[in-house]
Amino acid sequence: MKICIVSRVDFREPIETAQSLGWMLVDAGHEVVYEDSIASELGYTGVSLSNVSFSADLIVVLGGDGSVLRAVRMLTRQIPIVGVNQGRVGFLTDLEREHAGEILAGLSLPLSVEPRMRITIEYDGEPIGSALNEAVIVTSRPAKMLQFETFINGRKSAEFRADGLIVGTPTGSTAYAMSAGGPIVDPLIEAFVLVPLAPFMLSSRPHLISSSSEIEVRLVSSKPAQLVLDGQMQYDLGEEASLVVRKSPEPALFLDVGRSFFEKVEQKLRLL
Ligand SMILES: NC(=O)c1ccc[n+]([C@@H]2O[C@H](COP(=O)([O-])OP(=O)(O)OC[C@H]3O[C@@H](n4cnc5c(N)ncnc54)[C@H](O)[C@@H]3O)[C@@H](O)[C@H]2O)c1
Ligand SMILES: Nc1ncnc2c1ncn2[C@@H]1O[C@H](COP(=O)(O)OP(=O)(O)OP(=O)(O)O)[C@@H](O)[C@H]1O
Repeated sequence: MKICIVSRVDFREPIETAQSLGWMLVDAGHEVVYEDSIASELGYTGVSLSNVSFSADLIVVLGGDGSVLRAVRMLTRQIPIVGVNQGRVGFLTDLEREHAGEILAGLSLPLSVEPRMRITIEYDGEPIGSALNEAVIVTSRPAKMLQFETFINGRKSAEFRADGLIVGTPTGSTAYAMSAGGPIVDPLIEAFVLVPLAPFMLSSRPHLISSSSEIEVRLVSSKPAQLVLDGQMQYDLGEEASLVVRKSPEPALFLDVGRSFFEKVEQKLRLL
C-alpha cells in the first residue's frame, strides 16, 4: 500500500515517530511518502495532502485532534485516515504510538473504514468550506448577543438570541457541542446537532436534526459575527449573513481498527 505520513511538527517526539514509523512501514513492504511539513523536518521531498489524496491508500496522522481535523480538511478527496495519538486528548485518534507500527505494517487492501459525516457550508450563497466537527457562528464582541433565525428545509424553525450557535456533526458532538450542553451522538448516526451558546431564553435547547435536511442560519442583528470551522478556519460575517449547512457528499473515512466509540467516550472524556 501507499501510505502518506502527516505529523505535527511543533515538538520532537512526533517527528522522531514519523521517521521510525516510516522505516518500519517500508521494511514491511509499503510505499511511504511524507506530507510537506514533516518531510522538510526530515530532509525529504514532501507531498501535499491535496495531491496525495488521489494516489495514496491511507493517511497516517501523528498528532492530536487538531492535526486530524487539519488533515481531513486538506484532503481534496477523502481517503482512509487514521490518527496516532501525539496530542493531549486525541479523541479522533485510534492508535497509540507504541502499537501503531505493528498494526499499520500488517494492513492490506481493501481497508475497512468507518464513514464519518462531514458538513459543507455556504455563506450568502457561495461555498466557503467544510467541517468534520462543526461550524460555529459566534459573536465577534464578547458578551454581546447575536439574533438568529434558523430554517429547516426553507421553513422557519426558531428565532433566538445567543452568544453563538454550533451546527455540529456526530463526530463533533463530543467536542465543542458537548461542552456547550449538546448530546453525545453515536457517529454511526447521521444527523446535525444544533446547540446554542449561552442562549438568552432557557427555552432555546439543543436539537438533533436529520442529516437529509438543509439548515439555514440567518443573522438578524447587525452586530459583528464570525464563522469558525473545526476551530481552525475563521471568517468575518457581514450584516444579515445567511449560512446554509448541508451534509457533505464526501464523509471522512476513519480506518476501522476495532476501537469502540463509547469505549473512547468512557476513557477519554470522563477522565478529563
Ligand atoms: N469549550 C470547548 O470544549 C471547545 C471550545 C472551542 C473549540 N473546541 C473544539 O476544538 C476543536 C478544534 O480542535 P483543536 O485540537 O484544533 O483545537 P484545540 O487545541 O483548542 O483543542 C480543543 C479540544 O477539543 C478536543 N477535540 C477536538 N475535536 C474533538 C472531538 N471530535 N471529540 C472530542 N474532543 C475533541 C481536542 O482534543 C482539544 O482537547 C473544534 O472543532 C471544537 O470542537 C472545544
Ligand atoms: N503539519 C502541520 N503544520 C501546521 N500546523 C499543524 C500541523 N500539524 C498540526 N498542526 C496544528 O497544530 C495544532 C496541533 O494540535 P493537536 O490538536 O494536533 O494537538 P493537541 O491540541 O495537543 O491535541 P488534542 O487536540 O488531541 O488535545 C493543531 O491546531 C493543528 O491544526
